[in-house]
Amino acid sequence: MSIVIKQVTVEFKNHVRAVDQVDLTIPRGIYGLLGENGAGKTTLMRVLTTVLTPKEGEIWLDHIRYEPQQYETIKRKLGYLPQELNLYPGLSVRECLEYLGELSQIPKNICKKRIDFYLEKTGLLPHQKKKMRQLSGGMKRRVGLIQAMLGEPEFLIVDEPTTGLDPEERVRIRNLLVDFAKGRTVLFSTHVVEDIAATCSNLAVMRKGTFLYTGTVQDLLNHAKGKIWMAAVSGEDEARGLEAKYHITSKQYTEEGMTVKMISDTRPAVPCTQPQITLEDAYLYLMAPKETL
Ligand SMILES: Nc1ncnc2c1ncn2[C@@H]1O[C@H](COP(=O)(O)OP(=O)(O)OP(=O)(O)O)[C@@H](O)[C@H]1O
Repeated sequence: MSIVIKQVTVEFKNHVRAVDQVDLTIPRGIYGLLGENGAGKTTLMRVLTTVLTPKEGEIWLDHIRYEPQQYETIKRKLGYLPQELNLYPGLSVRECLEYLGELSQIPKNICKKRIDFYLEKTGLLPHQKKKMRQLSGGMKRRVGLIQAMLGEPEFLIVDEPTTGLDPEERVRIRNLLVDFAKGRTVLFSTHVVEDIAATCSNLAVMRKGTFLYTGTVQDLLNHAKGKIWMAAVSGEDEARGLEAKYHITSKQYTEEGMTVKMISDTRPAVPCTQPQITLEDAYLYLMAPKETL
């Protein structure tokens, strides 16, 4: 149960190449898609959900090749949470989900059970009677996620599902995605490195329409081994001195002065230690211009 992407290019009418000759295999489980604004994540997801047709390249979903005559079959296997979704403002949360279930031809009794289950799992049960237009951004996002899961598809593609969620809800949604991914394939895009660290064992990092990295979280962490440094400095002046020479990723005031985290291929010329590497460190190391290291 995998998605295979070969040499896919997407070019818009204005000649922007949002995705440029990418290859990727997305295996079963939960797969993270990470990247800065405009990297091409949404465009790639729109191609995978048949909303966009690539200019070049081939894609297979469970060995079904993407071509117009297969789009209906492919869509039946997919659930999709787009980046922007405005669902029936005049309907209540429950009415909206029931209606979407009906459109997807999910039998009524099964649909009702699933709605109860996912409303509970997403913390929306107390809000089920609210009109969609009365929901906060984070609540709308969660209803959007339920609509994507309602058909219990084999493949789930979720574009920034945790945007606008408070920390508790973020954790709840991440756990729900991990549970949902058992025996399925979930592609999960985000800007938040922590989301990937908490859910995925595989990820792809996108920049300017191509992949800077594809592989395991562990290998990405290994790439940054020996490149992350911590130094205690007396204050802002000393920190600025380091900033002029090194790529600083965080500064924190302490009782004694400041602690500075740096990325550098070589040991900085100040007393420093090597902290436990986080996925954020590894991501920043990957994204850092090599001449600054
Ligand atoms: N319909 C369109 N027409 C022209 N250019 C587009 C269109 N949609 C996206 N782009 C461009 O394609 C590139 C990739 O955009 P995309 O939305 O896929 O990035 P993203 O990684 O999802 O970004 P973000 O994290 O900000 O959502 C950007 O340069 C964007 O401006």
